[in-house]
Amino acid sequence: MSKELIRLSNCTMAFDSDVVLDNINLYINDQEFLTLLGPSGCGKTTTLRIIGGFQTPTQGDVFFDGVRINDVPPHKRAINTVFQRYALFPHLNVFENIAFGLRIPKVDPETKRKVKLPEQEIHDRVMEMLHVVNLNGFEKRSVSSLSGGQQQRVAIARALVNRPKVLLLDEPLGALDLRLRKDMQNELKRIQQAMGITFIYVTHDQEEALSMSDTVVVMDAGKIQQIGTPEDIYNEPKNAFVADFIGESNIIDGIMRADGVVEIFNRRFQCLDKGFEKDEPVDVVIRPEDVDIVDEAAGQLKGTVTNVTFKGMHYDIIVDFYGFKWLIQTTDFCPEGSHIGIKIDPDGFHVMKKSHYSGMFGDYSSYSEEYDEIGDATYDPEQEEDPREEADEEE
Ligand SMILES: Nc1ncnc2c1ncn2[C@@H]1O[C@H](COP(=O)(O)OP(=O)(O)OP(=O)(O)O)[C@@H](O)[C@H]1O
Repeated sequence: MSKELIRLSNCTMAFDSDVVLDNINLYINDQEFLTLLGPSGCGKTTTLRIIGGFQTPTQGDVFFDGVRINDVPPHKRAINTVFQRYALFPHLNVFENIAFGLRIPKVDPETKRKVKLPEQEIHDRVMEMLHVVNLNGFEKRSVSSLSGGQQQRVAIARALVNRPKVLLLDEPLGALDLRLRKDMQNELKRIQQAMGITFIYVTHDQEEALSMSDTVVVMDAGKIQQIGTPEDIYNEPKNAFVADFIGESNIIDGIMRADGVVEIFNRRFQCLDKGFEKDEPVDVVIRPEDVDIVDEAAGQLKGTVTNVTFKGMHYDIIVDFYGFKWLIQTTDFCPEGSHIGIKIDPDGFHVMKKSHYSGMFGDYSSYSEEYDEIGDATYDPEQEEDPREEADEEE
């Protein structure tokens, strides 16, 4: 069974009257790779800074291994941080950059005297770290002669060399080009597994979060919107915000007519969702890859292709249905102006409580304005369970 290492309990962070983290509840297991994902300003870095001890929450508690650590300063927590700007010392070579923290004398808890690590141990630990980050043979190199990816590896080695239990990584790959970023994503995952320590990673890049993490925490406006495995977050988004932020989505106003029957564009479709009120207004999320293009006559819905973009493996096409523009991904070429039909299997519909979320890039829900007047079933993420709790209970 996975063991809880860090817990944020009802944590709020306010700067004057500005609440930037609103009653966050989150736990992180030992050896977990957990990613905080969300748009700029949603509170990811603030959450990380609270865990690292650089900020104290205005309300709430932080626990490490069951012990409250609100008042424990950063250097006394078994937690290190890697920042986007590597902050390496330009006048020191690779070896000395990594060895830097090990050369600082530490207070022996028994004798209360400051002691230095023996030179041989410093050497062995730095060489071990160089091996872990795949920089064997680089020890004498000046850090300014290294590529961005190599410098980031040195920063990671430096943060790991004093064997923290947790590494906090704040957009550590943000300064790297796309190719290097991908390589480093694989490297980070490998290093995390090799070292067997907890990584708490901050990014606004959903692809990065999905490809690296055991658990993804999606945040928006100082609140946690969903916690889950990458597969859960992608396949079962809890609300329109998560669906829109993770991958690409068509978000449509709908009405749940009965268990397994949802209505969009005044037509009823079979879906797998249940547990809604009869005639409840809902957000219906349909992923672009879940739509099949068929002859116009055979389609459940009929529309006109207004834009086609070649994407290598597939085409992105924009289809106009009754004034509502859908993104569809298909390997079939459909020329602009062609009239097509579409089919969606029941598992292609993701029905969720209405959140009145209007999309990151515009208003997705313009079709049926009258639905907004029926009730106000605003999604409340705090009522959601953390799915890892249920998994732990089952074990
Ligand atoms: N010291 C501070 N004083 C006042 N406001 C702050 C302070 N630190 C952060 N904030 C505000 O808190 C909010 C959350 O900031 P935070 O850095 O946590 O967001 P983020 O999700 O990490 O964003 P980004 O991806 O852009 O780094 C922002 O609106 C920010 O302006």
